[in-house]
Amino acid sequence: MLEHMSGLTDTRRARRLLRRATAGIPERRNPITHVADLPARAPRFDSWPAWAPSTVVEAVRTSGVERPWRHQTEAANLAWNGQDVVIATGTASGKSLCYQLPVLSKLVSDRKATALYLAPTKALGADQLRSVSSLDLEGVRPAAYDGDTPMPERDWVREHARWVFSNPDMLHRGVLSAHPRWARFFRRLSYVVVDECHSFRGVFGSHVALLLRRLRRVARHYGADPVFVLASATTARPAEFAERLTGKNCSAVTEDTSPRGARTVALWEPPLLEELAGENGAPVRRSAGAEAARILAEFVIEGARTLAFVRSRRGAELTALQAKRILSEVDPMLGEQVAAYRAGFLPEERRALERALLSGSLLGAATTNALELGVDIAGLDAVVLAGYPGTLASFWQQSGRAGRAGAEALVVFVARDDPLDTYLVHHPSALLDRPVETAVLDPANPYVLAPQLACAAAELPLTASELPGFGGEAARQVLDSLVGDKLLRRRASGWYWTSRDRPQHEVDIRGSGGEQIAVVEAETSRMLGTVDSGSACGTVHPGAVYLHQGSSYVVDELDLETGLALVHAEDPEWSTSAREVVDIEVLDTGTKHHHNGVTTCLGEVAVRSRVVGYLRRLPSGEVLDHVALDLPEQELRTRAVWYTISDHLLAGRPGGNGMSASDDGPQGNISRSRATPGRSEPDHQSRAPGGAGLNPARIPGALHAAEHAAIGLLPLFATCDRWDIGGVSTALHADTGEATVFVHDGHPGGAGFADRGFAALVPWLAATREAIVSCECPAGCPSCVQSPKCGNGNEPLDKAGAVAVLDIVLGAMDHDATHDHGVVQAAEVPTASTG
Ligand SMILES: Nc1ncnc2c1ncn2[C@@H]1O[C@H](COP(=O)(O)OP(=O)(O)OP(=O)(O)O)[C@@H](O)[C@H]1O
Repeated sequence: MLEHMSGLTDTRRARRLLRRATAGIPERRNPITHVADLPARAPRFDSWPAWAPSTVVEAVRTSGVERPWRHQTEAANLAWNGQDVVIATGTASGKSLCYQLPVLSKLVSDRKATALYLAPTKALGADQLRSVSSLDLEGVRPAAYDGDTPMPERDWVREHARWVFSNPDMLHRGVLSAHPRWARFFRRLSYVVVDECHSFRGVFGSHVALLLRRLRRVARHYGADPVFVLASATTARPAEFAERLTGKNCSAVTEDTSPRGARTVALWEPPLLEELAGENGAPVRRSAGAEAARILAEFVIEGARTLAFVRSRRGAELTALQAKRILSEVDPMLGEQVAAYRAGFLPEERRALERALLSGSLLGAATTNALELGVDIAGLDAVVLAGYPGTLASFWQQSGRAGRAGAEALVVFVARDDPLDTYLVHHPSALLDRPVETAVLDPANPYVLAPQLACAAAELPLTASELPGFGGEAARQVLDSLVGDKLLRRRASGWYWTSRDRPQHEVDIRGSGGEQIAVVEAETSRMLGTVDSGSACGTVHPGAVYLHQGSSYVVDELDLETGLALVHAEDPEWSTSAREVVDIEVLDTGTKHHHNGVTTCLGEVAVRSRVVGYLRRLPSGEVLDHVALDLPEQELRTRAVWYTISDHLLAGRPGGNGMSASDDGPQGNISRSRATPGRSEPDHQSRAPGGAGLNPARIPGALHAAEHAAIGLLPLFATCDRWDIGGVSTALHADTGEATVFVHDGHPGGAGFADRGFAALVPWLAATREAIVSCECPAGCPSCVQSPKCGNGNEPLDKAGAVAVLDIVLGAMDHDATHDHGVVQAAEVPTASTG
């Protein structure tokens, strides 16, 4: 099969694949919105550093690396010379060698030195351990210390291992909490490696940042000051991020000198289906998973080795299954050439699959995004991404699996039914020309700081001189409240933990800080997993379909009192999505900007929500029914960004923006624009602030639609997932006294997303408007203003009204910028009433 393609020139190969995928589709329904060619890059080599012992160099050479690339020696030299360093280069650019070289050299030349490796997932840690163990260097004694390490082995690791492969969870619960037992290890701790550090973001990232500060102070206690080596996908400002994560000044190595094959990237928007109706009769697009299955099958027929990334485990399995079905109809043997590749596979199974894909004995696989970190596959002929993976870092990480040196490869990005995906396929430069985003984390979040400081004090009493490392004044305030709660005691020498119990066991660094609900299979009493109590009503309510490692369960009972959700194994053909009613209260308006009838704010809010039912939806998007539920109210205190609009602006006559929403129906003046490369950002700059011309009946739908689309687009500016944030809109809010649209963080205390949105308000809202205008549907669909998690069943929604609202806000802000109105801080204006 592979020979099919080998005789062709490189460019023809990718183009031919693309033609194959679109064969038979009439031109007016052509799903391809953009094609870009990314050039190849030749490698630049260096010689082995003189400081590296010959045994280490020989072992690495025997493993297949003849000479290092330049960025590898640059990073290794910095680390060897004691400089903390972050390597932020592309997929498969040999980041492992950057840290292996200095760490192994140290362990070989100083027989007492130790090192720690941390990865976000156990699977990745296991892969790296295997790679180091296979070098078989005498005396290095690498070993895993994670949740899977058997008890008897744990003693051995503590006493003898010199390079410990672990993860933040284990460092938190199993190592720092019992540091005296690790005294030998800490005393000579020379290096800490933090792999795939860009994935430490949001609340989890904030926890890890404080955990690394705890690690450093415990190491200091034993007289060690380890050098940090961080590996990251390409991100913007990696040094700044690494410093926020570690609290240390890090040098960044960003120039990638590894070779790369040329790549063609095609953006693909599935067509609207005429025969199906979704929520409230909205049109439905063919699902990205189904489209990916078809593309995968076509590529396999062409003999191209292809990996399809799909958002969910179930989706990955469905995509593989669908591709198999299509292929079996062509030739039963071809069906065997495709497999699903998912979390839960044993490492050996994954290795076998990876080898089969690389050798071409297997041609296609569908996998979840979750596996993107542990995949050791590069040089494929094609990659299909079904849905935007959430960050540009992930987008490039996944597309980077395609392309060997000297051979062109194809990447196809298939948009899901979602405003962000819609925006991206119509604005290729937002995907292809933008610098990769910096991960967002906020170590000053009091909801993270409080449990972390309690853990730190339990490990070693905290002294005043250590506070700057934990955020200074913010830390002092949190410590005062911990003292007030009698969890800590203040003495002249510092803050002391008062209890005999270890706080580490109560602190979940992956959750949002609250209680956890255990998901248990009733028949076997097997615990499948946990969910945050804050999100339990939305994810494990009675009747919810719950997915665990590729298997499907249905929830029978949710008991919030005892923290239990009971489930049974069942694989229905529908998925479920909760419906809730939400109310929001302004607690504190931190920052407030006035712009001529529009006010933009950032501050603290209380979000009260109650799940009232759920929708059952088929994979096609078709809605089966709505089932009512009666569950208690939940409260979330968090950060939000919001804007308010005065009545006269909403109802007044439109300004000269050419996008007015007429009163004669929601269709208004929406037109769809097919983006062309290099198309500039929307020209809201030219708009004068006029009125939206909305009659009062349309205002709730207009605000609601603008809110949904804004939530969909925030991930482009705040490195979050749409599910990490929420929103509320209302034509008259009790606290602001005006029509208001809120977008809030989904975690207690916030994770920095609302703050990011506020900082990027104009480009964010401009992109939101563009996403709505780009969608060809007449009156709103999931690609623009419908939301998969809307508490109100996506009612009311007014697509044209949303554009009018956004024009008003952007126009006012822009007008304000050119007319220099001042910024009013909260202290100068009365804060909103909380009554
Ligand atoms: N100097 C080199 N010359 C040739 N091959 C190399 C060199 N350095 C590393 N490699 C190979 O490149 C592949 C990718 O290396 P590695 O897994 O370290 O990359 P990475 O940057 O960590 O990738 P990812 O983006 O997946 O995290 C491995 O198979 C490795 O053996």
